[in-house]
Amino acid sequence: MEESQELALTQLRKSVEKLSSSTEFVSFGRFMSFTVNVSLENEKKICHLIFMSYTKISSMVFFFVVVSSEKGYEKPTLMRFLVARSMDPDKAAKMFVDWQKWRASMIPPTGFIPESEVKDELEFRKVCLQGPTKSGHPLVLVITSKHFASKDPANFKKFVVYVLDKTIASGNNGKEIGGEKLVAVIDLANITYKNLDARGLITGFQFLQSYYPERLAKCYILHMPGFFVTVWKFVCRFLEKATQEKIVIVTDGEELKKFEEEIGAEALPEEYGGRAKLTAIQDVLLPQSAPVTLTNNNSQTFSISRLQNLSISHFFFLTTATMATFTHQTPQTHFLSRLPLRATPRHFSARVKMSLQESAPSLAVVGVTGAVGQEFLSVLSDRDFPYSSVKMLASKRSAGKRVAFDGREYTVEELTAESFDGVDIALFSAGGSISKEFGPLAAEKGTIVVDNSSAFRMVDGVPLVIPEVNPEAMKGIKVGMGKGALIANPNCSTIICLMAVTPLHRHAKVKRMVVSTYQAASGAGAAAMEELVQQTREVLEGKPPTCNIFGQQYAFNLFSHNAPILDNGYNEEEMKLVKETRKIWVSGLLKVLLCVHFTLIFCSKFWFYACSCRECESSNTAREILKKAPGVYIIDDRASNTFPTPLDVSNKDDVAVGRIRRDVSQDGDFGLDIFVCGDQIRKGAALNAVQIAEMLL
Ligand SMILES: NC(=O)C1=CN([C@@H]2O[C@H](COP(=O)(O)OP(=O)(O)OC[C@H]3O[C@@H](n4cnc5c(N)ncnc54)[C@H](OP(=O)(O)O)[C@@H]3O)[C@@H](O)[C@H]2O)C=CC1
Ligand SMILES: N[C@@H](CC(=O)OP(=O)(O)O)C(=O)O
Repeated sequence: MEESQELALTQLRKSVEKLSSSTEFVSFGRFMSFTVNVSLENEKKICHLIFMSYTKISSMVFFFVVVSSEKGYEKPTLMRFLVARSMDPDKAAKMFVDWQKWRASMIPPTGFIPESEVKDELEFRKVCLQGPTKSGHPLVLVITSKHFASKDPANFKKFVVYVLDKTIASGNNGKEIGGEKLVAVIDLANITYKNLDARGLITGFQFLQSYYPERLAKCYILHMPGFFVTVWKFVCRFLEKATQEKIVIVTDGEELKKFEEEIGAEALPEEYGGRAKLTAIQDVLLPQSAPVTLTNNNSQTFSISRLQNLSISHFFFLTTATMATFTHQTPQTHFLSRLPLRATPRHFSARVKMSLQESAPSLAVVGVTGAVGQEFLSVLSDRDFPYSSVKMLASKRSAGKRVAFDGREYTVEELTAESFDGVDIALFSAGGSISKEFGPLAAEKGTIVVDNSSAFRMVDGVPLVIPEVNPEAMKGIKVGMGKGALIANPNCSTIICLMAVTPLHRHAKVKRMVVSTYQAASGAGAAAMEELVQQTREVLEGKPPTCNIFGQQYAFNLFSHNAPILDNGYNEEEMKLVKETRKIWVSGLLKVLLCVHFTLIFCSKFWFYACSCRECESSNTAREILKKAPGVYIIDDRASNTFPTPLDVSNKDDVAVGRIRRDVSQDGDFGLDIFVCGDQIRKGAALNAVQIAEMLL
């Protein structure tokens, strides 16, 4: 046995060496924003709202060389990968290399996720770390009644990693040997629908399965209420057999007794019948052990502690990556890659995805080569959207092009009537005429279409949905219901405006909105952004700018939106927000006044709103309401003049709100103004559509 283990280890090491050099392409980020003015009514008081938002788009390209190595890892670590892959050295090597890449993309160079990065999650004191169980494993206890689904899935993932790393490190007094396991207890006592977070649970288990192989010794689930059974069945679809076998749902007295015995009174908190003090994970201090010195592939030396050694591959990765960034002469370029704009590098392909599953829905992305289409891929990937297959569709012009998604390459296919055969969910972003032609056709074939264009927004019977605002509008539409459907994504201005104004509207009914949006070039698609880069360069070089998209200069300029002007003098873009808001709020009475402009930034809008109560009361009330609003966060520091900017929201899921103040243009206490920024292509388009798709599962 020992001999066959050694053989498997040797083969694993060889396979890791073989897999160890690979090239990775990593790309881009972007932002946007806008402005609005609203009037509210609250218990006969007329409230007035004016509000502004602003956004923009940028992009960067990074070229990485990822170097993997099994050096620095001892037998217990490698054995875990072998066991998790049934002692198959090649599969274990692949898992090991994927794990290294994942850690490199996830963990900062310090080797651990600092508490400062997960303080929002820690604040609820929902995870406790207890002393060793009878079997000698650390015990991590999750009190789900203190948990609420995170607004920021990326941050939640960090929290999961923080918890798992710290729990494992605690098993051996801060030193990681490699073979440590943990025992988990998930307590579902007193949960309500507000605490339900199937995605969070799936993330936790998927991380354990993919990145912490053979770390879970056992998982006990306590106090499962009846209404959770359906959620649990759904979660189980994501669990491997080996994981499921380690989970015990404690349902009766006998199982409870066994649970208490297995954990032992020394580890079990008093609240659970033991003698231990319940200790929040952040209150557990771990000793740092003596540093070890390691040399990377570039002969550079690092001193790190054993705890940091948990992510030693990250040191190799970062150093090599930095050098590659400087030395690579002809990186692949995105159209905005040369802009000196701040952006968050994304490590798309350096992650191992768990979203590709046989039992998941089949997807199609229509308009995949466009600005929104590319963002669809990014959002699907970021949110680990489950899928069994994905078709990349665009026009004939793009057929045969290659696009990367989830670490794989796909060939773009021409969109045809046959494209939707066997497709469960299609995300459309190829313009209204394409949606009108292919949307109903796809729905007839049983596909649920989430459409980003304006084609069906005002069609009776087609739900127009912002998941945080009116999820009920798509009630009953689910994958597997046996027929297709059309669901419309609102205009990007409508989405970002209503994300901030709806919570206020629920508090004090909005009677009138005055909206000014300053929209960005990205609203006109990828080609417009590219031309803006070109115009900017040309203007700075004193040359006449190329004006193919709008027929006029928009670099260093501002002009009224190019949408057609209607008989009432408003343009179509303005009227979209008016009509769509009425449909979403189911409010025929709302008056909206709009002024929409294109501005020189890549993607931008401003909003401004005012409401009725007395100044401090109204602005403080609005601030409190907005603080709690899903998908919204506040940047509003008058003392330092700090308010939302496009850069703040670039690549972010949430909408930022600031400049919360009374509207002095109103007689009496009738107004409150706000300023809002959001990422137009993300929440204003792709993210909203993917959130809708998530509700179909
Ligand atoms: N940009 C934004 O902020 C927002 C856009 N939207 C909506 O999303 C849609 C796309 O916008 P955006 O991504 O910005 O536009 P882009 O111009 O960047 O992309 C257009 C996409 O549509 C595809 N396409 C064009 N013609 C056809 C065709 N005949 N058959 C199949 N595919 C075709 C293009 O493919 P190819 O590369 O082959 O030409 C490309 O993938 C629009 O309907 C827009 O209203 C919605 C909200 C916000
Ligand atoms: N609102 C985008 C244009 C757009 O895509 O609108 P719609 O999704 O309603 O077609 C802009 O900034 O110009």
